[in-house]
Amino acid sequence: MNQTIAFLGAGSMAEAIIAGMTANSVIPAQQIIATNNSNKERLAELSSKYHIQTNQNKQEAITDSNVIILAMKPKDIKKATDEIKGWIREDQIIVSLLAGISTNFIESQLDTNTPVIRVMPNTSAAIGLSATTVTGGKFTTADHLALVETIMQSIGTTTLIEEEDMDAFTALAGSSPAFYYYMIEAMERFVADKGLDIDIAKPLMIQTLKGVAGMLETSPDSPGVLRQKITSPGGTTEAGLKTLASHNFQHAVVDCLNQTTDKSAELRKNFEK
Ligand SMILES: NC(=O)C1=CN([C@@H]2O[C@H](COP(=O)(O)OP(=O)(O)OC[C@H]3O[C@@H](n4cnc5c(N)ncnc54)[C@H](O)[C@@H]3O)[C@@H](O)[C@H]2O)C=CC1
Ligand SMILES: O=C(O)[C@@H]1CCC=N1
Repeated sequence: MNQTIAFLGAGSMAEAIIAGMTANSVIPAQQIIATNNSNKERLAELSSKYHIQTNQNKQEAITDSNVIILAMKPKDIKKATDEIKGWIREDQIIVSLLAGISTNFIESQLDTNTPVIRVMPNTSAAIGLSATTVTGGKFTTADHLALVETIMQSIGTTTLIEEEDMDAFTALAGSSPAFYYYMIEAMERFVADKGLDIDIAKPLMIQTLKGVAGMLETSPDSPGVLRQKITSPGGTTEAGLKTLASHNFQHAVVDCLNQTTDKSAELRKNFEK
């Protein structure tokens, strides 16, 4: 692909995307430029790990790129747009990874009608398995969206959504890897408590998860039916599920996703000023 992509912010999500992008040949590493506020060591680390370009001069990094990926925290968006607006051109595309922050706000902070596309990847981008949602702002054409989807497909799947649904999909696909990891952490606690060998247990947990993902993907059965097929009356699974129900497990999960969604909206309220 003949695009040069600048990352403004070189933290965990930028690295996950860079790792995914450079692992396949869709975007040559030399067409990726990372820049941040001042952490030279971090840029050197990314350059040595992924053979990408880095530039501490943000203006140069932006001027030399067609696609500018905003990869700072939501709280830093105003400062970032104030800093870069003089350098942004209308032939470029701004891609924002920021939770909560709307395309409308970013557009309003720029002096140009540059297209702004909001995406929500997850850290599985690092292994090419992100489930990235994508939504365009008011200056975005179908061609802009297609280009950004192609770029993001280098790190996994992309799904076009309405921007009003972005907060909920941030919960369901951006933050949710953390929720799955949290459950696995609890299983690791059980492994330790039982004195089981983690080297035996971990591959079993991973294979089980892969099997669950595969069944969800290929089986015509709903998750509820798949669960019932495991649950013999009076058996082991039933005993486990009863315990989860007694702890209001499903309520906890729905509440967790609601709180995550609400936080995304709150970030917008707090930092779009
Ligand atoms: N970590 C995750 O799983 C996901 C994160 N995101 C979004 O990605 C964004 C970045 O998140 P993380 O990488 O986790 O944060 P992070 O804190 O690891 O990285 C942010 C980086 O941006 C830099 N930065 C701040 N202002 C800047 C500016 N004006 N110019 C250049 N660099 C600047 C900071 O120095 C820092 O290195 C956030 O907005 C978050 O909502 C989206 C999807 C998933
Ligand atoms: O926790 C956060 O705010 C970011 C957004 C989605 C995943 N991590």
